[in-house]
Amino acid sequence: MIDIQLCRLPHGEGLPLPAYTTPGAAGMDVVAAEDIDLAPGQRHAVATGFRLAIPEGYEVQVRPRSGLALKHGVTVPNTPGTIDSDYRGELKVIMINHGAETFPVRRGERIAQLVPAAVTQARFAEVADLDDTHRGEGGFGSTGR
Ligand SMILES: O=c1ccn([C@H]2C[C@H](O)[C@@H](COP(=O)(O)OP(=O)(O)OP(=O)(O)O)O2)c(=O)[nH]1
Ligand SMILES: [Mg+2]
Repeated sequence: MIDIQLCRLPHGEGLPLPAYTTPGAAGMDVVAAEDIDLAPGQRHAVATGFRLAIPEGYEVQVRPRSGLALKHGVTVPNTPGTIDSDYRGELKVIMINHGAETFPVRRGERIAQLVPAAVTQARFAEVADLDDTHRGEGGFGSTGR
């Protein structure tokens, strides 16, 4: 369990903070801070009404809710969305409607889930060649269907 500072924006007043719905949940459900009717094919960066200061060494991933995806074709096209530890703007949830019907996003309704995760930063060490392996350059289905 880590602590993440959260700062509400004026349009986020009165909304529940992201929260685990069950004790073993991996994701904290996050609610919309605005109303938007998503037409078929439309996408929108939905306001959440808060900003975060994520501790260095962590990120927050934004993931879709499977119920919205299955029942309405509404999902997060950039999943998992990346919230950087140095980002101080409003957290937004990019949503897209792949369904056939207009989907009403309503303020206060759960639209996605947030998963905090540890991040390992790396640096690339450029070399002239790489070691041989069993797989070699095979990929993209090289082992069969
Ligand atoms: O679903 C998302 C994804 C990103 N962001 C914010 C936080 C993140 O730290 C920042 C940048 O995201 P990303 O690196 O994925 O986008 P980019 O297209 O590379 O933009 P930038 O050039 O600002 O890094 O935008 C969100 O609010 N929601
Ligand atoms: Mg970026």
